[in-house]
Amino acid sequence: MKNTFGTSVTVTLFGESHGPEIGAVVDGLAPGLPVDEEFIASRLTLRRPAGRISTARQEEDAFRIVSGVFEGRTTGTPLAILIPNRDTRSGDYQRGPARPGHADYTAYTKYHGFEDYRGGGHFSGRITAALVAAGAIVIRALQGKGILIGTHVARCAGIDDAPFTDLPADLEKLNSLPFAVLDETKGQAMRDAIEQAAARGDSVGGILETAVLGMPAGVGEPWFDTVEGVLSHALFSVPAVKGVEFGAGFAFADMTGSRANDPLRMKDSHPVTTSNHNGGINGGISNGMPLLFRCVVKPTPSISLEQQTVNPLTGENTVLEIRGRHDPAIVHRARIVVDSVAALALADLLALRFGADWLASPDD
Ligand SMILES: Cc1cc2nc3c(=O)[nH]c(=O)nc-3n(C[C@H](O)[C@H](O)[C@H](O)COP(=O)(O)O)c2cc1C
Ligand SMILES: C=C(O[C@@H]1CC(C(=O)O)=C[C@@H](OP(=O)(O)O)[C@H]1O)C(=O)O
Repeated sequence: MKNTFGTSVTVTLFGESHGPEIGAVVDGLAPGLPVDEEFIASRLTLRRPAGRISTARQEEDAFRIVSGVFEGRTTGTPLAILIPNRDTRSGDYQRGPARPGHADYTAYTKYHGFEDYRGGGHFSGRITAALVAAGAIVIRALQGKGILIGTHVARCAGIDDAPFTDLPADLEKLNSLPFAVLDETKGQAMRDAIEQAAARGDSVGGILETAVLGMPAGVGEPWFDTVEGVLSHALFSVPAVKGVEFGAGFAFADMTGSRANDPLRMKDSHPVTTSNHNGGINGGISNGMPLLFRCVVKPTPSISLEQQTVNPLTGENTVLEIRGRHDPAIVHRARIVVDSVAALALADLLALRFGADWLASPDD
């Protein structure tokens, strides 16, 4: 029953949606990494719900770092971040009827009724605030090594955003936007569709597309700890992520080899590829081109329409009408979480390849 990810750089999550605090412990970080609390706060702001397209729960996310940082830099010992929960309304929840699509029934079977069911408990999207705070420290460190990460809402409620065309400028733009789209007219249409779904008591899903620039070639292990494998492991820990694809992904099914292969050419004494259908990874190892991947995020399970379910306590069928505060879409909030878990996973792979201290070392 563990809640820890990683081999060299690890992250452990703890807390429940309506408990006093949530948090993360990051271990294995290089000593000497700058810890910029303003940057952490700005990343938490990008995750925080805002407006009618998100849950009405309002949290300040007044985080505290209680271990592993001294005079603004990591010490190399476990770094612990705490974030208080304040705006809890536990009366919205009752032990019993399982919300379809949420983890209520599976949590009950695993924890035998001892689970904290309020607000989704340990399975709540709320816990991702701790992942974002932890990820912010690593994202800053990766930036110091020239590695940039950014994600856009590539699709929401059937509306497509424009594709990446101008990297790295696209990433810089996305990382400052509260609703991360490349084409703002599409963004407005997505927000309208989310509001319309909410008005119907329903919810919508979408797709997130991420690019990682500056990833050195030669990172990853050939069989089990492939870049795809380690990244997917991290990405599937984000609640509501139900699929991950790299490069052309499932579109490979309809391509020919001559189209799917990425031709290699020399540029400034380095091999590069002139297309990137393989998403910057061959044989599980980074090839130095941008890492490209997409995650599908399902519609929020807690909807206010009437639903059929069971009450595991009584073994009876029942009908459920969920009252309370919920995100009518998750995809726009999850993008910052995806960046954060990707950064943690890549920091782990980089530490395995170059040693834990590499992230804090001056550029070669
Ligand atoms: C940022 C974020 C916010 C979320 N908000 C909600 C929410 O308001 N209501 C809800 O039912 N699920 C929400 N979820 C999704 C549930 O946590 C998730 O569906 C549930 O834990 C079951 O996990 P699964 O969908 O991966 O199977 C959210 C997820 C994330 C990442
Ligand atoms: C608080 C957040 O989202 C929560 C995620 C969530 C769930 O079931 O995942 C249920 C709701 O909790 P509550 O009923 O306490 O308002 C959301 O508000 C957040 O993401 O910050």
